[in-house]
Amino acid sequence: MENGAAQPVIVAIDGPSGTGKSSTSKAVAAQLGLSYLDTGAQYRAITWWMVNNGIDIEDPSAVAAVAGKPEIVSGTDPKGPTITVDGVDVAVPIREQDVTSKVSAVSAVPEVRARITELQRTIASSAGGGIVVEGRDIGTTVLPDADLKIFLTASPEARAARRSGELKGADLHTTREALIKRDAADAGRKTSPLAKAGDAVEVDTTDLTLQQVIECVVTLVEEKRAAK
Ligand SMILES: Nc1ncnc2c1ncn2[C@@H]1O[C@H](COP(=O)(O)OP(=O)(O)O)[C@@H](O)[C@H]1O
Ligand SMILES: Nc1ccn([C@@H]2O[C@H](COP(=O)(O)OP(=O)(O)O)[C@@H](O)[C@H]2O)c(=O)n1
Repeated sequence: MENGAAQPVIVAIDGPSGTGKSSTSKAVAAQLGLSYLDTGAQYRAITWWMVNNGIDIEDPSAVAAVAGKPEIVSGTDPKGPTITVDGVDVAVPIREQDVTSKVSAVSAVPEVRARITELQRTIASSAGGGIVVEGRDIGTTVLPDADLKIFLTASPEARAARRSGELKGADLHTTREALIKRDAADAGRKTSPLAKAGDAVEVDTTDLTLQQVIECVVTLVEEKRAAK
């Protein structure tokens, strides 16, 4: 690294639900002074808009026809990320069960993915100091030239336990089944499915604390920055 200045770096973090993508990405970005983009929140936001506007999400052509309508804006400060749809703060309603159960169907529609992918690339290219972008297809499709790609994994049991902890006492078995179903839909769709990029570093977080995962990723980013 020349002159000791931190180099802008683009980091892609992908993986299934509950592997720690959001918590890790936010903490790494905050620690290293990078921007942060939660692409799952964008797919949840467009799903929320579809539900609110009475679109039949089981009909891909109905979803495709209106995919360009909602204006989705993501705030990329890792210490306070925001998400709005047509100016409405949707940070809370996009986490509700109804949206969670419908998001895989909406995000499988190619017109939705094209729209959101373009938005993600614009955000990443305008993040001057670098950015951590987390999702399912960031390393494979959205940012194939990212400086560093991480693929987080964890056992379904560990992921379900983490999620039901968040959902305050939600039944572990039901949470596990819902999570496995969503992963299968995300990994099985035709357009940019959930997948590990060939050049991604895989980190199994099953037996690691969140702090250990954060430290591991920070070290990998610093190595990449130093080599730039
Ligand atoms: N390594 C870990 N060990 C224990 N809990 C974790 C770990 N990583 C994340 N968590 C917790 O699991 C939950 C899901 O993490 P999150 O970052 O939202 O995952 P993802 O974005 O991959 O769905 C959060 O409550 C988070 O604090
Ligand atoms: N890059 C991405 C990110 C999310 N998604 C979709 O958005 C959904 C919600 O993503 P999320 O990251 O909020 O999911 P959680 O694992 O945090 O619950 C996923 O289940 C996918 O259907 C996607 O298709 N591509």
